[in-house]
Amino acid sequence: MDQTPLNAVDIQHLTHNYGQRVALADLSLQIAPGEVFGLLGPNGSGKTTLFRVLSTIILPPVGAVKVFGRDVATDQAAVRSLIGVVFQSPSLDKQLTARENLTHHGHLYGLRGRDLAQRVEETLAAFKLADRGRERISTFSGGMRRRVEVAMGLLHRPRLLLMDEPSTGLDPAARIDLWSIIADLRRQGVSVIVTTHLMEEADLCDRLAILEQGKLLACDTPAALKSSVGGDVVAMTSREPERLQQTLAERLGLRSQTIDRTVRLEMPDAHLAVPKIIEAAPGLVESIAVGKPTLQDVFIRLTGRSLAD
Ligand SMILES: Nc1ncnc2c1ncn2[C@@H]1O[C@H](COP(=O)(O)OP(=O)(O)OP(=O)(O)O)[C@@H](O)[C@H]1O
Repeated sequence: MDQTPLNAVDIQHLTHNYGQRVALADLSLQIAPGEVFGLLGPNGSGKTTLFRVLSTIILPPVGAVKVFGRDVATDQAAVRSLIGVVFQSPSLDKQLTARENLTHHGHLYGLRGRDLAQRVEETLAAFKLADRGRERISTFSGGMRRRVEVAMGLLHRPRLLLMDEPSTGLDPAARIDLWSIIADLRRQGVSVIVTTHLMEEADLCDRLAILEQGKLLACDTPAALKSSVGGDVVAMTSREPERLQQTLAERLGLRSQTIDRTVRLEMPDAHLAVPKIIEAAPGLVESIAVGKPTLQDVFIRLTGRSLAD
């Protein structure tokens, strides 16, 4: 008998078009149980479409997509019970209490009676909301509302949680709380797929996929992605970035690019080159910084733009 553990997600050659527009192009990737998987991509790269396919809202016309071995095209009810979704736009009813929102959500998943009531109380307690359960959502802070959203996504005990930009609108403290919830889920073996534009969040994922225009540009651990850039990254600010780029190319043979008004280049042992750069471009460099590659550098190398765009 095959003892290979099932992938949480197994996507093979998934393509999805909206009319003439390609949203996902021959995408293949696998996600393990208990893995926290980040999706990075500029606007329109296909992240939401992928969530829609995984949550069976749209069917994949081309390719095969399985969630814990269940096919999203043919086994929709099973797939829906296996996943929880936290969408970007708030889905809570503000006029209802936290407890009522959770209870309604439980009904949608066929939960009833004492079992549901018990789960709601456990979930409220797990999310440190027990003492606020009777209050209307309209009286909650943004961070607390987010916690209720995540609690709702987990009420039916899914094995895969999809979260679309869950930190949007959260202050740093609420963001830390959210990521400690994600770390708990990982320990419980729940897989999490999260989209984010924040580098510090991407760094917390076990693996990341970088998408652009529906294509998978890279998929690896944050450390491996960063080491793929190699060497150091030199970032310079200048009032005349184009002239600086031209001067570096002509005088030192260095190829650079300007992203977000910062001139940047990759090279080994960059600290040795700093004095040469400043001498070669007198008055053109306002500030210069040398650092090890970050995920931002990986993203820029692969897409030619910054993730924050
Ligand atoms: N309902 C739709 N009809 C037509 N085109 C669509 C539709 N939904 C998405 N698209 C297009 O498909 C592509 C992928 O969009 P998608 O929403 O999946 O990207 P995204 O990565 O989630 O973007 P964002 O970061 O802005 O949320 C884009 O070109 C988008 O314009």
